[in-house]
Order: sequence, then structure tokens, then C-alpha cells
Amino acid sequence: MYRVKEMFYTLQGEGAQTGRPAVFCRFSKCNLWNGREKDRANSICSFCDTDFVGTDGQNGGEFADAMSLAKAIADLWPASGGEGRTRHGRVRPYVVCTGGEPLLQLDVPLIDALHGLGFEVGVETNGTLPAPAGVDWLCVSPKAAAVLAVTRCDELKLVYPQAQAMPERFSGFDADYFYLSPMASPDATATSDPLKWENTRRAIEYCLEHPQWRLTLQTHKLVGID
Ligand SMILES: C[S@@+](CC[C@H](N)C(=O)[O-])C[C@H]1O[C@@H](n2cnc3c(N)ncnc32)[C@H](O)[C@@H]1O
Ligand SMILES: Nc1nc2[nH]cc(C(=O)O)c2c(=O)[nH]1
Ligand code: SF4
Ligand SMILES: [Mg+2]
Repeated sequence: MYRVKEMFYTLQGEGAQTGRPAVFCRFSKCNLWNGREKDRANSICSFCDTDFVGTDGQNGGEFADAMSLAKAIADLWPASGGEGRTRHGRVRPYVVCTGGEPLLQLDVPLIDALHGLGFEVGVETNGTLPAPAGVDWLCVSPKAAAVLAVTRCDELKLVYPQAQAMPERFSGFDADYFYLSPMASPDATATSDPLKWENTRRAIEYCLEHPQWRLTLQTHKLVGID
């Protein structure tokens, strides 16, 4: 049984895949916060901008097995199927498994079912749980002092600044890309978030001084698409 908060088709807003059309599958539950506001301050992760409690969101629900969830995801990909080509070949449909913490639920049967339907599988994780085999794009976003279980990733996307998780701790990690993502206020969706702009200024400064790191912005919030 898989528990999903919501699913929707949008553009990946963050990181190296920014701008890429994708179905987002937001799994319920997280291991670093229970999702209740009263417990936020005392949780390992205290700045989360996402509601991942329950299954009551758009296209959310309980899915009895891997194939029924994979089919529900495929149903959200545009029917035309006109993905086109690049010099690398046919463009494949893309799903981003997020949450909550997707690695509490994502398993090999679901990845296999998604691959069987032609999907490339991306994951957004806090990195504290091992990743199943077969993930095509792994994004790890470390939180506070939480110890990482994942040992390599495609992109390390660090929310900045975090007193207990500054970039120096991760600069030796086995990743292809290193991003700083300015911390936004948990409840802000608009562009007028003073905390975010102050943190953006600081992130820019850090990247300019440490060119291993690149800036990424939550572009879906900037353009208001989800
Ligand atoms: C809601 S999390 C879900 C996936 C996973 N639990 C994780 O933390 O990576 C999705 C992404 O949003 C980022 N995020 C959460 N709250 C944020 C905030 N207030 N400002 C900027 N990014 C945030 C996370 O770091 C992560 O990269
Ligand atoms: N458009 C869009 N891009 C995203 N990239 C990561 C997100 C997430 O919440 O995991 C996210 C999200 O919630 N929306
Ligand atoms: S940002 Fe990720 S790790 Fe932190 S509470 Fe939200 S879902 Fe959990
Ligand atoms: Mg988000």
C-alpha cells in the first residue's frame, strides 16, 4: 500500500532539471517532522514549506500496489505523448517522487512499474534513508544534523543557510552538482518573502566565493505555477 498526499503535472522548479515537465508524486509522511505545526520547532527539520499529511490532496489517495500507482501517475502525463527528440534520443516522460519523505515508501516494484510505462524516475529526498536501485535522478537535500544514509547522488541541493548544515560539511560528497537553495519562509508562496530574499543574497555571496556551488531558486514559486 502506498499513501500519496497529492499528484500533479507541472514543471520541475528547482535544481539541474529546472523547467522540465514532470508529474510530481508527493508521498505522505516524513521521518524528520510529523507535519503538525505545534511540533515544527522541536523537529529535526523545522523549515518545511510543504503539507504532506494525509491523502486528501489533488489526485491523492491510497494505492494498493505498484502498478495501480504507476498507472495513476502515467494518467497525468499529457495524452498526446508527443515528447519529441533531442540528440540523446526520444524524450522520456518524467516523474518526481517527493513528499514528505519519498524513501519511506518508494521501492523497487514501483520503480520497475514506472520504468515499464516508459518513465524516468526522479527523487527528492532528505538523504537519511537508503535509496532503492533504479532511481534515474537522485536529489539529496540534507537537513540540520541528520546523518546521511545515501552515499552518492546526482545533485546535492542544500537549503541555505542552516546552522547545523553549512555547505562545508558536504563539499566532499559524491555528487555531480552542488546547489544552494535559499531558505524561504515555510508559508510563503509569493515573491515578497523578505527572509527568502535575504537568504538569496547570502547564497549568492557564498556561491561567488565557492564556485563549486551554484544557486538554484524555487522558480515554480516565482512564476506561481504550484
Ligand atoms: C518538501 S521537500 C520533500 C522531499 C524531502 N523530504 C526533502 O526534504 O528533500 C522538497 C524540497 O523542498 C525543499 N524545501 C523545503 N522547505 C523549504 C524552504 N522553506 N525553503 C526552501 N526549500 C525548501 C527541501 O529541501 C527539498 O529539496
Ligand atoms: N514545481 C515544483 N518543483 C519542485 N521541485 C521540488 C519540489 C518538491 O516539493 O519536492 C517541487 C514542487 O513542489 N513544485
Ligand atoms: S523538507 Fe523534507 S525532510 Fe524536511 S520536513 Fe519537509 S518533507 Fe520532511
Ligand atoms: Mg515544494
